[in-house]
Amino acid sequence: MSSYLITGARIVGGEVADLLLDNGEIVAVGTNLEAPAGVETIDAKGLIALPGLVDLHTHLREPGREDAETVLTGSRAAAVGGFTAVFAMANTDPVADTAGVVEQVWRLGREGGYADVFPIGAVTVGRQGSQLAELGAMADSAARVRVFSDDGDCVWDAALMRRALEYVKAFGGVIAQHAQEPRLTQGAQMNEGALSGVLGLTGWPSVAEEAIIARDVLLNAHVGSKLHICHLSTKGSVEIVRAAKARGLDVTAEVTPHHLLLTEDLAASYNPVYKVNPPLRTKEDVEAVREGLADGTIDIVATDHAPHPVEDKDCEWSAASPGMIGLETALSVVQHAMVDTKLLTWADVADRMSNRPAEIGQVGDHGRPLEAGAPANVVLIDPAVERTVVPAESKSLSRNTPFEGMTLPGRVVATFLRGTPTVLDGMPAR
Ligand SMILES: NC(=O)N[C@@H](CC(=O)O)C(=O)O
Ligand SMILES: [Zn+2]
Ligand SMILES: [Zn+2]
Repeated sequence: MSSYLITGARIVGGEVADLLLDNGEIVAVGTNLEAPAGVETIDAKGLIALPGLVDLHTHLREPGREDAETVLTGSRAAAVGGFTAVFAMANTDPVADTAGVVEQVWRLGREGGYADVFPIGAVTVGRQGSQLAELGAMADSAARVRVFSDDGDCVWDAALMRRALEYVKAFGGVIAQHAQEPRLTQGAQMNEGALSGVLGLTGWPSVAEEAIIARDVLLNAHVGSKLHICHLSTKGSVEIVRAAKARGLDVTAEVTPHHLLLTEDLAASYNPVYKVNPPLRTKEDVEAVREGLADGTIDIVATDHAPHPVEDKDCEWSAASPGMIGLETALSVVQHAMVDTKLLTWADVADRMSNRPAEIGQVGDHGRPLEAGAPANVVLIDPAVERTVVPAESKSLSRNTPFEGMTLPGRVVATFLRGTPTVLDGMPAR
């Protein structure tokens, strides 16, 4: 294993210091550190060092849709985006609802070596919403699953949701809900409002998200378990979670980069690259989720990286699959929407994109402060450069980025996973 001396980085955006990485750990942080023999030096003047990013919500598509993404390609894209850990959603084919499937995904991540891949287990068998999956067996497996979700679909049955929340208490697991009331969103295509009427696309009303979040907050209060809200997107949802936290309830929430930046007007192009669940909302909603992320109501940013091959996107809006890729642009979007607007500091970004997601996902080797003794999961970013998003440059197998052509700030220069570079000079290191 190689050793690295990173010199002159601004640690989490603050003081300038050197970092010595050896044997998979950060062995020293300080000024004017000497490079022992055989250590490679990386000049990080002007760069910011953050703890390796952690994505609690990624779709890697393997097994089943290896034409859209694989564990290897998705985790490579994650590394390029500055991530050292990703949580892989369960809506694969077969569904990740048994110990066997989650162990397979976990092992593929280890073999790839680009990021630690932590599988999320399905809540219900086949994500069909009728019978609890083997949550305990997945928790006890080599993959040590702690996060469970039927993402892609809502656990809409209140009795089943209650049972799931109760069941995971035994091992401190968390249920991550895709909050979408199915009856209120039948055939839904975009945010419900004046614009959906004009465009003639069936509306996906805010209340369909908020009604489930409110219900689940109450269920969780009753049961005393852990609830996490996936891709929260409306002003009303922020208010419900804020009230829940004020009551001291164990509820956490995430927002995606696209919901922090993009609005429903993009649907007027009828370009399905802007079709996503939950849909892009209004300017007022974007302001509310930014504020919620800034004041801690929303705990984390999670990408909901949802790769789709051209044939599933290059079609009429209503026939297209919902979802957008986001691993490689997440940090730039957050810099643009939250840091450059002074809503978050870089230390806050480390909290929302590394420390807190690692805590919610219960993976202790990630999201640690950059201190001696911590695992050497580190990302170096250059906040001063700008780049234009070019889909063909993506390391994902899919190209469905909604940020095509946009000029965004910041670039990931290097990523280290347990001291081994996964990215150098902005490119995969292997
Ligand atoms: N977000 C999406 O629009 N799509 C996701 C599923 C999901 O996150 O709900 C997908 O798997 O493609
Ligand atoms: Zn979802
Ligand atoms: Zn998702």
